[in-house]
Amino acid sequence: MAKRLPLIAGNWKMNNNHLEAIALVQKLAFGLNDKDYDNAEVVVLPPFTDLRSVQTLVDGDKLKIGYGAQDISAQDKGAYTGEISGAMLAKLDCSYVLVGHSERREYHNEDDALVNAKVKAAYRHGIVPILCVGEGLEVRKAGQQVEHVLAQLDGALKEVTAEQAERIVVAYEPVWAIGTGEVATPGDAQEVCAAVRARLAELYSPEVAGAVRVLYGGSVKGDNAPGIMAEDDVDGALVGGACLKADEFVKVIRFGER
Ligand SMILES: O=C[C@H](O)COP(=O)(O)O
Repeated sequence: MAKRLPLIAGNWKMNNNHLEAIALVQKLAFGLNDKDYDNAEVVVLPPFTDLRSVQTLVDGDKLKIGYGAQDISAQDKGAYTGEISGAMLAKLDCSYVLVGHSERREYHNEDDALVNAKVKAAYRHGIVPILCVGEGLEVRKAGQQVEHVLAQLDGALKEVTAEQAERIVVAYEPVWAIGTGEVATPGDAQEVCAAVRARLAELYSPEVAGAVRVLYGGSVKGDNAPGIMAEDDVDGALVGGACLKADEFVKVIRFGER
């Protein structure tokens, strides 16, 4: 089975205006070399208002950095004030879109049915969803993390075909580890990422499960990335705070060298 190319995705969340976006991507590109791009796919996920600037920079300077959005509407067009459609993101050449991030689930009441509709919207427009799943602290304390994450996965993948599913990226982000400095142990990450892969094998096939990249996210930094990424079923990272500084993000991207 072909080895999965690690994916290191930086979720900027609600940080950086379009001018700051250009400066950050330029600095990131300056810090990376061909070997880095051979070892990992590098993606940034800026706010919507930055996407056109990032597209222009990536195209103009022929950068090998990919980009995508942090959310997508479940609808394709119409009277949905404030929403951004998959068609609009596709027109900006977005390769990826985050779906079901825990901050969307918490602050915007996104449930599994809406997450499922957004996953399908992404596929309708040729954009790869980065599906976020993860348990809160209470669920973790009760030892129910695997059941919780698999239920989110099942809900998000309703009516998603095998052909679509083999392109998905799943990001396991324990909510208690996001932005807290409280990183999961490599063993914690491996337990859930392996369970996600096993469920994909049950829902689809071993081939689909073997193709899907499963990321870990939650307080990933340059110094803890190597240990987490050494786990068999962890194929990269979804990075928040540490991606806002180009130097630190480069360290995460170089996880294999430490
Ligand atoms: O999308 C990224 C995650 O929410 C992780 O954020 P963090 O690295 O700041 O903990």
